[in-house]
Amino acid sequence: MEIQFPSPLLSAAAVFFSTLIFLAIKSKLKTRKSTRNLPPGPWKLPLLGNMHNLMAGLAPHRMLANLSAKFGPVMHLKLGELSVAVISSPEAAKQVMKTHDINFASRSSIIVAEIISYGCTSITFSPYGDYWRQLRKITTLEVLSAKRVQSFRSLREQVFGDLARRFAATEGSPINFSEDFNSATYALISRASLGDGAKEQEALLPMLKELAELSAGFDVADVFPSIRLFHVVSRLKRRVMALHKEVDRILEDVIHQHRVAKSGKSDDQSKHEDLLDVLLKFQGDDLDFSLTTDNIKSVLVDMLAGGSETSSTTVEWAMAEMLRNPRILKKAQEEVRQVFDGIGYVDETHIPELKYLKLIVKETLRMHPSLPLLLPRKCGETCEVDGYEIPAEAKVIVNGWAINRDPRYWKNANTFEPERFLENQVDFRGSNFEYIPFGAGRRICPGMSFGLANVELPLALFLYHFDWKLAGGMKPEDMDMEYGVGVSARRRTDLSVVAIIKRPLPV
Ligand code: HEM
Repeated sequence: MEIQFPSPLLSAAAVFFSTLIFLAIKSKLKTRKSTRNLPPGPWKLPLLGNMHNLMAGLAPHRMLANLSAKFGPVMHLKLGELSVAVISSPEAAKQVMKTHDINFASRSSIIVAEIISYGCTSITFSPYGDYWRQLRKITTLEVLSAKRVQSFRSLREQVFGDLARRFAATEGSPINFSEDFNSATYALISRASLGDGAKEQEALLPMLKELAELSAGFDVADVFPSIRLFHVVSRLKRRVMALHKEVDRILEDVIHQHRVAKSGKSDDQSKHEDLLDVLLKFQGDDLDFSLTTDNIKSVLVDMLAGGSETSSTTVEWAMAEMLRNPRILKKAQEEVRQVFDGIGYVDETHIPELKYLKLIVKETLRMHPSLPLLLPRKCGETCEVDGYEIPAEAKVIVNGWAINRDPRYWKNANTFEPERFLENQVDFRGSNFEYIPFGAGRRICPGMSFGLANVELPLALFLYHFDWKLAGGMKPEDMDMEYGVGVSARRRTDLSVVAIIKRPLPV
C-alpha cells in the first residue's frame, strides 16, 4: 500500500505545494473548533497525514494490525486528503457489514480500479444501486451459480491433471510451485470465462498481474484528489491506461469471435458454454436489463482478476502449511488415498468425503485469507461504529486477516490447527464475523463455490499422487512464512518443492 509519486522532483514539489495550501487554510480551520468524535489513530503529519505510517515495507494488513493493536479496533487514519477508517474486531466488522450494511455497500475506488473496471461498472467496483443489484443477480443466478461451477468440472480435472502430469515429468527436481500453480489457475479461469478458442488469452496473464500489482498502492492522485496536476502527470495512470487498452483490445477480439461463432452455428452442442456465452445472452433490446459490451468486458475482468490469484494463493498457503507441519500433511494424504485408492484417480464427485482436507482449507482461509483487507468499502453517510463517528465518504478498510486471528475468538490464533474446526462450527458464509475470508453482507464474494472447487480438487490431486519435500533440503522450520507487500496475501518467497510420485497418474 505504498504511495506512488510521479517522480522525486514532483514529490518534493508536491510537499512544498501542499504545504502552501495547508498554511493558507490553516488559519481558517483554527477558528472552527472540532466537535467530531473520530476514532483514535496515530499522530498525523500536516497534509501527508499518516502516509509515513504505511511505509514500513511490511504487508499492509500487518502494518494496519500493528497500528490497531495500539489505537484500537476502530481506528482513523488520514492519507493525504483521504479519511480512512480501519476496522479490526469482529464486533465492529458486524456493525459495518450487517447493522449498517447498506451505508457501507459501495466500494471506495482508486484511479487504477476506475480505469480497469470501465468507469466502475464491474461487479466489484460499481456503486451500490440498481445497476449493481441487477449485475449481482445475473452473477449469482447464472454466471457463478452452483450448476455453472459444476459445469466446469471436466475443465478443472483437465487443467489440474495436466499440471500434475507436468510435476510428474520433472519428478525429483525442484518445482516453483507458486508460479506453476498460479499460471494453471489463471488458465482455468481464462478458459472458463473466454473459452478455448482465443489465441491471445495467454498474453492477458502478465498484464493482469501487473495491473494487480499497480492497484496494490495508492497513486498520489488518489490521496490528493483535489490537486488536478497529479492526475495529469501520474505515471501510474499512464501505465494503467496503456495496459487497459491492450486488455480491452484482446477482450473485444474474443467477444467478436464469440459473436461470429454464434451467428454461424448455434447448434454445436459439443461446445462448452463459457461465461462470455452466458453474459452475451444478457444483451438485447427486448430485455428489461441489457448489458453493454463495456459492461460485459468489466465483468470478464472481474472474473479473470478476482478468480485466479485468490484461489491460487489459498492452495499455495495450504501446501506451505502442510509442508511445515508434516503430521498434518501425512494425515491429509492418508485420507485422500483411502478415499481414492479404490478407483486409482481423483474424481471430483468424491471430494465431499474429504473431511480433513476441508478442515485444512478452512484453516488456510482463516490464517491466510487471500484478500486480507477484503475489498475496501466507502461510508455513504456519516455513521457511528463502536461509538465513533465514521465520516461520510471515508474509505473503510476491514482487516479480515487481523479479525481471523483475534485471540479473543481463536485459541493459539497464530498456529495452523485444522482440527480446531471440529469443535468450532463457525463457517465462512458471512454470519460469523470472527471468520470472514470471503467478506460478509451484500458485497460478500459471489465466487465462493467456484473458488472452493478450484482449491479442493488440485489439493486432493497433489496429495493423492505425490509425496512432497521442500527443495534444496530446506527444513520445515526454516521456511519463509511471510507475505509480500501487495494487497493480496501472496507469499513473500515462492514455494519451491520436489514431488515424488506415489500413485501413477492416469494418462
Ligand atoms: C478462495 C477464493 C476466493 C476468496 C478468498 C475471495 C474473497 C473475496 C473477498 C474477501 C471479497 C470482498 C467481499 C466484501 O467486500 O465483503 C470478494 C469479492 C468478490 N469476489 Fe471473491 N474470492 C475468491 C474467489 C473468487 C472467484 C473464483 C471469483 C470469480 C471468478 C470471485 C469474484 C469476486 C467478485 C466479482 C467480488 C466482488 C463482489 C461485489 O463487490 O459485489 N471471487 N472475494
